[in-house]
Amino acid sequence: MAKSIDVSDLDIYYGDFLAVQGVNMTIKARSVTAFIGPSGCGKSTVLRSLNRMHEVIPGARVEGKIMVDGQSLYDPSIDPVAVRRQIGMVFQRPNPFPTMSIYDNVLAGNRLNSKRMKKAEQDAIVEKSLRGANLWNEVKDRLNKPGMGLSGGQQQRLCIARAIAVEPQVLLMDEPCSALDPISTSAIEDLIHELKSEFTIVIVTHNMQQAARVSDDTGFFNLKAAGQPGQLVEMNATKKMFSNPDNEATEAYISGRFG
Ligand SMILES: Nc1ncnc2c1ncn2[C@@H]1O[C@H](COP(=O)(O)OP(=O)(O)OP(=O)(O)O)[C@@H](O)[C@H]1O
Repeated sequence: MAKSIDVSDLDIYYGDFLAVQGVNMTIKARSVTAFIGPSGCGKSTVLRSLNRMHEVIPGARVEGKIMVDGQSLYDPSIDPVAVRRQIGMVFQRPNPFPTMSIYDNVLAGNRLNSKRMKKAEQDAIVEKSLRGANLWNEVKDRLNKPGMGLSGGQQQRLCIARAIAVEPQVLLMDEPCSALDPISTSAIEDLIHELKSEFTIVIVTHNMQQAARVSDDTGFFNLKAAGQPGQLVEMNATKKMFSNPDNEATEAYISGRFG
């Protein structure tokens, strides 16, 4: 079930370094939220804090609150591994498991998670996930071939299939198209559009046209000043952000005057 995320007064540190300060935002369920902003302003850092990936870096920590459908993500009773299962992540470079077949790549997360599954159940998950990732027709006759034998765009869709196979509540995407050609990018953008009927999606992108095309809401991050932490400058409906933003810095960034 797709979930909403409420972030309040979020500060994110790498050791003593305060990378991002004072983020407040709401990410709506069953919608696409894009994070944009110049390099180094903390988009990926905020994204990783949303499924507790940030804390795998030694010394990294967060302060503030992240609530996922009313449940505190950083509550001491919450198991971070369980969080990463429910809030999936797709990375910049497609990263299928190199020695595994297409079939086994899709099931990798399910196998880590759970009990033994019957073959028919596994087949059903593989087909549903590959269909969900718009890859089924291209690979259905070679499911036992290595995932690495696919094109870059197909590999990224395979990674999306792997992420959705465990039926996460939220899908985080960190520049998922930056290593892809325009045709594969367009396939992933179509897919994002379809997936939002089931999942809450957050995407970091450097491509403003992409943010405008795929997202319902956009958050613009920027550094407070050189050497200062990143902050969320403005978050609004994407249409408004790209036509009539509230903040001057958003306007300047979107119109290409900096960044
Ligand atoms: N593992 C890390 N250890 C220490 N500092 C880090 C680490 N990762 C990121 N940072 C710092 O945190 C700040 C925010 O980085 P982050 O990667 O989140 O920015 P970004 O907006 O996603 O940038 P880009 O668009 O270039 O990917 C930067 O100052 C960066 O140097």
